[in-house]
Amino acid sequence: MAEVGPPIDLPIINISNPNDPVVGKAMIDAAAKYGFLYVDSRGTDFTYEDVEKAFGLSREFFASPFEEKSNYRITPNVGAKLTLNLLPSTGDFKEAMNFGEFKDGKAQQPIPPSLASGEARIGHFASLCNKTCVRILKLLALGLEIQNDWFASCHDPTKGPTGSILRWLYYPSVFSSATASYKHDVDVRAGAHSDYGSITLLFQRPGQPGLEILTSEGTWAPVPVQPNTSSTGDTDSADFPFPPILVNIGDLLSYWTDGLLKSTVHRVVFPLSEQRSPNPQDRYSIAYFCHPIDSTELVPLPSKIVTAHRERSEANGIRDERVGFGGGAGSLEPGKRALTASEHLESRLAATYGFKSV
Ligand SMILES: O=C(O)CCC(=O)C(=O)O
Ligand SMILES: [Fe+2]
Repeated sequence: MAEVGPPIDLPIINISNPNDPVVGKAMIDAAAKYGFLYVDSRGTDFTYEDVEKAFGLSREFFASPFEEKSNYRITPNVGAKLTLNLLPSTGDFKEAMNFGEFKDGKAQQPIPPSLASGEARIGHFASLCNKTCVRILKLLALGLEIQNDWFASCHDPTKGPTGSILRWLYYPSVFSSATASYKHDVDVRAGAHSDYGSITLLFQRPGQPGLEILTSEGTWAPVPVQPNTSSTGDTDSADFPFPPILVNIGDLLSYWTDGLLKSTVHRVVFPLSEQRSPNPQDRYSIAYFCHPIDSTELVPLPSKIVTAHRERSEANGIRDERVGFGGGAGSLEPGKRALTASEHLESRLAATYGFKSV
């Protein structure tokens, strides 16, 4: 079993200028090295209130009666467009509520009555998430030296359906009766996995740690909710309206860049600090899984940086099986049709189905 090492020190990137090539390069460096980075919460369109209210709604929802929530349980054959995952049946010690796309502030799926009054707010939050992802995708394109709307234009939900999902997550604390039967030192709250889409945004709460990423050395590294900001200059975490947004690269973007950008395996645990704490807290997080429009063809990227990476990996005989299927978009044989985004997602779901739903 992989060991847990020291916390990871990820860069905090300010995305307020989506046209700054220096920021684009910094983003590519972090995405290629760790597959994870923080986005400075001061350079986004989210206000303190947007994030507070979103967590408020989530907390209220998970506190609602089990019978009410269970009407929105995930059913096996709805693929990516899932709704609710409930304790204790999932194997992991968590509950999750998924929202598919919103249209004009309206969810395209049944919404529990307790959330009806919050529907427009949740839709607004999802649209801010998409906007933020588009900004990040522009910076990644800049860093890869391709046209800056290369990714952005195929992640525009007004042009067609996408697989994007907003997910609320709730992980009861080690003190909760819901987790009483689990061995807190060995069991996990969410098993090791990588995300399927292009990029994921993760919002976390102060004092509610638990995320770990698998490093290239094969050890688990805890990801602090409030990173050590001293390395970024004269600021400290009190200057952030809310903790930085954690961003990670998903399988699809890794496939599209022939593995240059890493889709890093991660999990959620009961951290030791929490197990020893006299006052362990429940963990709430909000994830936004950004996917391209379903029909997007994953054709090779016209990026010299990706081509050079591919040639280097081939010369070294490196093939990372985790990054996707068939090696990556650049291995498309002449005359063959490229995979579409929805085919890529289906193949990922099929490969892991029955093992884990992320
Ligand atoms: O809650 C978290 O920290 C991570 C959740 C996650 O990785 C996922 O839902 O894919
Ligand atoms: Fe994940």
